[in-house]
Amino acid sequence: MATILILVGTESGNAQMVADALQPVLAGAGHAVDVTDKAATAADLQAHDVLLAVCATHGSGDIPTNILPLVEALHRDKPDLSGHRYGVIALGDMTYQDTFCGGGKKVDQALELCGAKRVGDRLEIDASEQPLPDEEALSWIEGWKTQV
Ligand SMILES: Cc1cc2nc3c(=O)[nH]c(=O)nc-3n(C[C@H](O)[C@H](O)[C@H](O)COP(=O)(O)O)c2cc1C
Repeated sequence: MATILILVGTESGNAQMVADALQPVLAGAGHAVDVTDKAATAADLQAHDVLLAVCATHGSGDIPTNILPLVEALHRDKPDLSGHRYGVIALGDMTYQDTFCGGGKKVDQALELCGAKRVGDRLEIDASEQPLPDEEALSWIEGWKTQV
């Protein structure tokens, strides 16, 4: 059993909806799961074994403002997360082309910078093709949850 912190980066609620759908699935697999859309601190991250970032993209490939302080702190302070595993679900829209899923990609890079090890491939959900991001995430989590 792992202690999992789901980090939500959202402006308009889709990423929160995905996180809320995944929480009971991971809990049902025996993990202790917290979900936060607040600016988590390095101490919050250290208190969990596994991190799952569920992050939208806004502006032009930008990180949602609610999770920006965490990502800035990871770059600035580089807390040692080498004992941590993580996954990333990036929400975006292919009509933005060059900046597709930029927010989730940036969170992925920041966690890797701190030494955390990603489990599985990043899931990138395209809102122009997939109006129900929670359904795609629920399918992806079936494989991910067996690896953490
Ligand atoms: C103003 C605005 C800018 C956006 N910019 C991007 C972008 O640069 N790249 C991208 O892949 N998606 C972009 N998106 C799409 C969102 O990431 C996508 O709709 C996502 O599902 C929103 O999630 P949220 O409701 O959790 O904020 C943008 C959406 C809006 C409304």
